[in-house]
Amino acid sequence: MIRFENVSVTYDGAARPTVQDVDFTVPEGELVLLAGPSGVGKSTLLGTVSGLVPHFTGGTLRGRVTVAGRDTRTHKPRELADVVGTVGQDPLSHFVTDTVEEELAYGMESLGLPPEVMRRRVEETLDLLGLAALRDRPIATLSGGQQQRVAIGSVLTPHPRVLVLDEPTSALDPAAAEEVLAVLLRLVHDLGTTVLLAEHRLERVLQYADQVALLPSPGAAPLLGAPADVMAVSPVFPPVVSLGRLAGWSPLPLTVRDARRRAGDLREQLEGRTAPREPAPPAAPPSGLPTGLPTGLPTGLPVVPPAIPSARRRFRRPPPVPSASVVPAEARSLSVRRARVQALRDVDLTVLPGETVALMGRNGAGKSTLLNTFVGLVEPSAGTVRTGGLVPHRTPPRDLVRRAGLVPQEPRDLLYADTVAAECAAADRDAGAASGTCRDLVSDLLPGITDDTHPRDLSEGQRLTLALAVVLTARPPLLLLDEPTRGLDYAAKARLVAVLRGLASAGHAIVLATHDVELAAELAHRVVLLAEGEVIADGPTAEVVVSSPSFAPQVTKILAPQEWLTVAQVREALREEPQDELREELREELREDPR
Ligand SMILES: Nc1ncnc2c1ncn2[C@@H]1O[C@H](COP(=O)(O)OP(=O)(O)OP(=O)(O)O)[C@@H](O)[C@H]1O
Ligand SMILES: Nc1ncnc2c1ncn2[C@@H]1O[C@H](COP(=O)(O)OP(=O)(O)OP(=O)(O)O)[C@@H](O)[C@H]1O
Repeated sequence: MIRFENVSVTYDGAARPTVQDVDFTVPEGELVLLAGPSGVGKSTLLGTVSGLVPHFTGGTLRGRVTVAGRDTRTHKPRELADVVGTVGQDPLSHFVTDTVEEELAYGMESLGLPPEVMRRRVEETLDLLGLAALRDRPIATLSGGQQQRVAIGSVLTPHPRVLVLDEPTSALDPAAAEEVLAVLLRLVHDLGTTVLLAEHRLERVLQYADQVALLPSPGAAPLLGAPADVMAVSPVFPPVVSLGRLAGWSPLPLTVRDARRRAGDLREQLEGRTAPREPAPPAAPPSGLPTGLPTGLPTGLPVVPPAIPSARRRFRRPPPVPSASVVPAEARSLSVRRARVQALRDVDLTVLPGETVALMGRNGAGKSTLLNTFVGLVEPSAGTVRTGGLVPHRTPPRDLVRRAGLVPQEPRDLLYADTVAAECAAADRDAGAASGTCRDLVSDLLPGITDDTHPRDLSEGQRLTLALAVVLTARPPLLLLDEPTRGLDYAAKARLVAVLRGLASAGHAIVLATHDVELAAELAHRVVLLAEGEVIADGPTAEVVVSSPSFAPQVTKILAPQEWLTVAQVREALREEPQDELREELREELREDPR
């Protein structure tokens, strides 16, 4: 149904092709997963199917891409619209109307479908994607995940024969992601729809793919095959595969269920061993303590240097290490109304220096709203909020940036220069950091981003990396990250985790709003769960996620009832002798030599 014939794409001004030697077919009625590291060319390849590359992006396409027999170079994107439905990485750029219902109907209107068919399909899609309650809402007022669902819904309603989806679950909560994938699977199985889908969170999609097309590195030819075969050699793989590789399981398991069946021996080996923990987070402050006054806490602020060596050494003046006496973030009985929506209700939250908190919860639960209140972008309708002891919405931005930095859900909002180099130079200047600090951070997090690229032309993961580096350069006492792993491959995520752990060890407070359960498991000391604007759980990560089928990471599900969160913990524990065995050996030795 989709045929790539010796395809290569070279963007204008680029020294070499971004993708080349692409030659494979996606058969009708199959779901093919396009995988590969950040910036390797996945979106570029998807763009050649919808015709956006090169019609809108510029550059040169060699070879031939055909969809249902139509050559995408000689057919404009609108001439392909009746066969191909496309959802890009940025839903906002995709919308053409104002409200949810209009957007769902738009594609069908352009194809001239009869009104009664349109009505029926809009209602069906509202139900399928859980959008009924939002049908009259202006799209601009929706949360990130709600917008992503509308974008997906709007390409489903015309019933295209081919769907091309770029990270379609990146902003979705775990349950919503499963729902969307179930809908896609139904279309593939029942209607013979062909789906080509790029995704970084392989743990979410691998089990649904008929085949995986792997782009292993920039410019390298893709490898197409059965998911387990490709995963055996892939540089990107989900935790279930990582655990399978560690345990030497063959064939590699792709699902939690497969892995659980194989995990008996591993569970036995792990029996009696305990998960090595990160340094304990700071203790809670005494209640009733006024914000901004010395607390005497946290008692055990670790003094480990942060894991951004090259960047850190080159600061001209000492970085603004937060004073342990100021609470970086505090909300008391905080409520926020946004138009007619009660986005937060009676939220109490204190984040201490050195603490990493993951805000989790369904799409629309209020996570971004809470982050935004800490930088004064949204004002409370009741209750109080303090950032480093200041009232954020009454503090001039130049003072607030010394207390807190936010990487927004849409990283583009933070970038305004026209090259990566200029953006980094401005970040160094604004933060008073040594020249090169931001650029080193960019390279440390995600190698391969070139200085002269326009931020607009960066891949999703590259753009997020740049925004993260800009904020991390300022090293604010409070770091607020809204969905900080969209577009990032596993290696880039691991490097981000190392940088953030380093900052937390140096006393920075970090709050991340995320749907990435694997990230929360790796990084967070504490998880705060929001539902409909209220805090419904707040506790140590292991306690909150282990008991939740939605928020438990893969390793937890595989090894339950033992309480492991990450492959790294398991690897570490397997290296250690279990306490019982050690004791037994000691006893043996004592028996042999009683002196
Ligand atoms: N319009 C453009 N002009 C110039 N270069 C571009 C353009 N679009 C993408 N690129 C470059 O092409 C490379 C591949 O980008 P692409 O978005 O296809 O990667 P990706 O695999 O989808 O990345 P991610 O996983 O981060 O979404 C990147 O280095 C990017 O900077
Ligand atoms: N400008 C606005 N006007 C009206 N309602 C809004 C506005 N912005 C957000 N909302 C609503 O407030 C609620 C909370 O939104 P928020 O963006 O904080 O959710 P979230 O938990 O970050 O969601 P997601 O996981 O999808 O990013 C949602 O119901 C959303 O539709």
